[in-house]
Amino acid sequence: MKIKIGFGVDVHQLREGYDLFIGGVQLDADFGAVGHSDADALLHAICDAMLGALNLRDIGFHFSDTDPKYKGIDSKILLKDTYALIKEKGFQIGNLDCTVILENPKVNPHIEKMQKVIAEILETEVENISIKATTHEKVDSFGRSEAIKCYAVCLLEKH
Ligand SMILES: Nc1ccn([C@@H]2O[C@H](COP(=O)(O)O)[C@@H](O)[C@H]2O)c(=O)n1
Ligand SMILES: C[C@@]1(CO)OP(=O)(O)OP(=O)(O)OC[C@H]1O
Repeated sequence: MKIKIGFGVDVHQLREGYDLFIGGVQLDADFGAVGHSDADALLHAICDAMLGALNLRDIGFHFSDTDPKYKGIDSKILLKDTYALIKEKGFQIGNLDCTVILENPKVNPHIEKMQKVIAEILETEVENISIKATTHEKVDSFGRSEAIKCYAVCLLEKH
């Protein structure tokens, strides 16, 4: 078996008047994430981790943030398309480990739903999708809820 590891990180500004999508799930908040797509920082970090594992550049290389085709796009579609590139190379998901940095709202109540959504798209078991959350202890822009940051590490396997 061949294994490959990848790492991804993504940041989006938070602002009133936008929706907040994390891991393919919409959270209730009086602010949301700003982006060319639906600005789902967790799904973007996961895409980058998967692409990085196979040295396939990054999400912006495949889905340009200046292309009108991707304006407001549901990032679940980008995750599905990224997974197709990985499958094309003969790989499947070993496991993912992710961390969401967000001052509020709480992510924990939504993690099971996020795991289900992501596992279904990536054709893997929910046990292979780890999602954790932490605040930024009120420190800097993340601590002032001005931005969200997500990290993802991904192991890919080829049997
Ligand atoms: N947006 C968030 C942030 C944190 N959590 C959960 O709360 C725990 C405590 O947060 P700390 O920043 O003090 O580590 C954390 O371990 C998470 O379980 C959350 O659900 N949503
Ligand atoms: C997702 C894309 C494309 O719509 O745009 P954004 O939503 O701005 O997200 P980002 O992570 O900044 O860049 C990646 C782009 O491919």
